[in-house]
Amino acid sequence: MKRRHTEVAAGILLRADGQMLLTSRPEGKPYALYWEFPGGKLEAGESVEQALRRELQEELGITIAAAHPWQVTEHDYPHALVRLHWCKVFDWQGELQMREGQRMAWQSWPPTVRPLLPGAFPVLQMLAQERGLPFDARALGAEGS
Ligand SMILES: Nc1nc2c([nH]c(=O)n2[C@H]2C[C@H](O)[C@@H](COP(=O)(O)OP(=O)(O)OP(=O)(O)O)O2)c(=O)[nH]1
Repeated sequence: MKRRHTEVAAGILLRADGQMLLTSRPEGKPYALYWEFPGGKLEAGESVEQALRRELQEELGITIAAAHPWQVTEHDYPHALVRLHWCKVFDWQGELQMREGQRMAWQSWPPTVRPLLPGAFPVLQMLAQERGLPFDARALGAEGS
């Protein structure tokens, strides 16, 4: 039987200086403590933007302005086949609060936090490409590269 996709909204929060926000996954979830872009699964009837707005409010305590849809990628994990809807976010209101006990890090290129969630590698590559920067998956800790 064909596996169904789990739809996920993920936010690339970008500061004016170009740094991007990465957060660590809370304990108790698959890939706990891995670093990722903040976001989460769409709930029934939600659009990507609505899900992202809800997740970033729940997880980070911020209210985002526009979410700019940017890329869609997929990753096949043992626990789920996920489709990641990546949105860039340039504006938000409120102070960042790690409401689920995550860690946060503003990162320039290349990101230095480890380990990085495998499903984030394709979009990291796209971000590097967009900036005209070299992308070395092995240096970022990608397995099998
Ligand atoms: N947020 C986020 N999820 C990612 C990234 N890369 C990646 O493969 N994923 C995957 C991991 C998970 O299988 C899925 C996100 O689901 P999740 O479990 O974090 O979502 P959620 O917050 O809605 O969790 P829950 O309601 O089930 O507790 O997407 C990423 O960079 N950010």
